[in-house]
Amino acid sequence: MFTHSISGLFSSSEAQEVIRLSQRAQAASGGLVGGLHHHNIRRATIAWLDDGADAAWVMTRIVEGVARANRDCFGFDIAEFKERLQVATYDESDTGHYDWHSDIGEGPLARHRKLTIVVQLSEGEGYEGGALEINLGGTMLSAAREAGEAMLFASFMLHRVTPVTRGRRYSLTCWSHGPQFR
Ligand SMILES: O=C(O)CCC(=O)C(=O)O
Ligand SMILES: [Fe+2]
Repeated sequence: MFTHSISGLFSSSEAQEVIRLSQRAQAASGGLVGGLHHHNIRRATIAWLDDGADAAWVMTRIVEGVARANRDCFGFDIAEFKERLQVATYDESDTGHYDWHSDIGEGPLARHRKLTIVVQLSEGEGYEGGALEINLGGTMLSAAREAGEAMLFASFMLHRVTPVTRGRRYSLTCWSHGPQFR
C-alpha cells in the first residue's frame, strides 16, 4: 500500500495554532507569499510557514510523523525535507478545490518528492465538500476530516480536493525528498 494515516498527529488546538501562525506569516509578507492560485486546476490561497522559533515545533512534529510512517510502512529512500510547510485555504466563496494531480513534477524540488503528508487543520463539521481523496486505481480513499488527522501517500499518487461548497477548509502539506523513484 502507498498510503498511511496517522490519527491525531496534532491536537485540535495545535491545528488552530498552525492556522494562526500561517495567517501571521501571510500578514507579515503583505499577503504575497505564495498568493492566490486561481485557475481551473487549483483554487486556493497558499501561505508558507516561516521557520521562526515559534513555528519550529510544527516541522518537528511533521518530521517525526513522516519518519515513523516511512519506517513502518513505506520504506522509501528519503533524505531531506527541502520545502517549507504549506498552508492552503479552500473557501466557499470561490468553491476552492484542487483537481486530480500528482505531486511529482519537472521542477528541481518536485522531481525529488517521495512522500506527501497532509494534515487537516479545520474541523470536519466546519465545511462541506473539500474532501481529500486519493485514487487507488479504481477505488477512492477519503482522508479523515477531523482536525489533526494526517494522511500520507507516495507523492506520485493521484489525489484531489473536491470543491468546498460551504465554509472554509485549511490544510497543512509537506513533502519529503530523496533520490528519484526508479
Ligand atoms: O490541501 C490538500 O488536502 C492537498 C494539497 C495538495 O495536494 C498539494 O498541495 O499538492
Ligand atoms: Fe498534491
